[in-house]
Amino acid sequence: MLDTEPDLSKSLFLHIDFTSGAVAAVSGGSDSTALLLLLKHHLDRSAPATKLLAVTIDHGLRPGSAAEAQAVARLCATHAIAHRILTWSGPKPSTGLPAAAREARYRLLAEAAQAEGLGLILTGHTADDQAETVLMRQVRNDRLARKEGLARDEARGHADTAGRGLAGMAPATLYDWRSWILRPLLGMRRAALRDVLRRQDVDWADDPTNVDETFERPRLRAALTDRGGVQRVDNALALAAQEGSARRQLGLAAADLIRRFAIQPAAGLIRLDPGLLNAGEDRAAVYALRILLATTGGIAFLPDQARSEALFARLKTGFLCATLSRTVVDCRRAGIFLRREARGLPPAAAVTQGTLWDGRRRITLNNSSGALLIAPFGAAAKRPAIGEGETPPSLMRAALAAEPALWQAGECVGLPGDIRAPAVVEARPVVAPFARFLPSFDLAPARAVAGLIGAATVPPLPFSGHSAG
Ligand SMILES: Nc1ncnc2c1ncn2[C@@H]1O[C@H](COP(=O)(O)OP(=O)(O)OP(=O)(O)O)[C@@H](O)[C@H]1O
Repeated sequence: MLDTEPDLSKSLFLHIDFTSGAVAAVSGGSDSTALLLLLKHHLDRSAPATKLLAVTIDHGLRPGSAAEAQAVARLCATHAIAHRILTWSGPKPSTGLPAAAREARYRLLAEAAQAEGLGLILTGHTADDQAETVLMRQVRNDRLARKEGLARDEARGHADTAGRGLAGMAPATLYDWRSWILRPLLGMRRAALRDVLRRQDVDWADDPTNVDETFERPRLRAALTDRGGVQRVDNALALAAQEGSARRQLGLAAADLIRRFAIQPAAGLIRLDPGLLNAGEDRAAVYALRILLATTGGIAFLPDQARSEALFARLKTGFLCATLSRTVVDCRRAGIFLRREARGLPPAAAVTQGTLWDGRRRITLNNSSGALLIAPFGAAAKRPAIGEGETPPSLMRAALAAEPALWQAGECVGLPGDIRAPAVVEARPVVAPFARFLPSFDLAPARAVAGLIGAATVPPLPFSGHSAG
């Protein structure tokens, strides 16, 4: 058993609800090794019946990776912790390898959690990782500001577009709308974790790419070891905390606006009350608009901040019809309507379990689909849809035309969920920008949009005693 500071493991994990067990993501590096041993120590003392599974992903990218995974296996055996090694097989891209490896890693971790019925995934990201992330984003923002002659705040807005905000990593992120990834060590410095391991005579692996200064992160890490490094790290952590809290506040305000001003009068059609334009909360209204645009268009990223602001400003000046994020924004007397544009809809395809149709609908196959195809309702959308209030029928038809429909032998057999359609297929709406990764900062707007479009509800945060993001 790990003989550690009496309260360290308790303070790190006490607020987490481990009722449904946990996967610990352990690379064999110092941080995740410390995470594993501190967690085991905590669970042994407070909830020994908790199911804990350590998972190591062997990306197969370095000659030593298999041996490192075996070393984690041995450590786990010593501490009576269940362990599994999962291998990233299949072709590796020649560009964007780190991002692809990260994507594969989270997919494999989530599959392992799902297969074992474990509700949580814990990673060993530390305060150092957080500071490095924020500083790298700041450098990119500054570069962008110089290139485009923008003020720092404006550049920050641009960076937020790609989810690269200065809030850094969220303490909790919902993966695939089903597994919570928690980062309980975000407040801990790497040096302190290494001290814990050294005191226990526990060794760890040093990934050579972590010191390869041809990469940006190792270069920055090296720069932070000089005299001013401590202060820069502290400043970056303070900035992350401040930005994280600002982002949560913005999300709460956007969620409130969505509840007050948005309705869905027909499938695939959102109506915004023009009161949104004069609610006196432009920043939150633009954020709400960006989330709704990405959701309607089935895009994983929010549209550009500057273009969204320009669109919002134009909406204030009168009627218009514009397209952003694959979404047609139609401002009329009857309201502001959002719908998926007709261009670039997916071609007809066989219905397959679990696929994401057009980035907007999660397909569930309750039975064998026979010879069913899924394709946009398109020209078959002649019958007027039943909507709420005074929604122009032409808009409902246009929205319906971009909705998925089921086809058999060249005939449309209805929309999934429609009484005429075979009951074997469901096509549940998803909140596109958060469908893969939902940082806890954005929990409030994600919940509001899920309620609006009929997406599955967000699983509760696995923290005991409170539900704040
Ligand atoms: N190969 C892997 N297998 C399992 N989990 C991993 C793997 N690589 C990274 N992780 C998880 O993601 C976290 C952050 O990844 P990062 O690449 O910063 O870690 P690392 O430098 O490889 O190792 P460590 O964080 O343990 O020092 C790790 O702490 C760990 O929880």
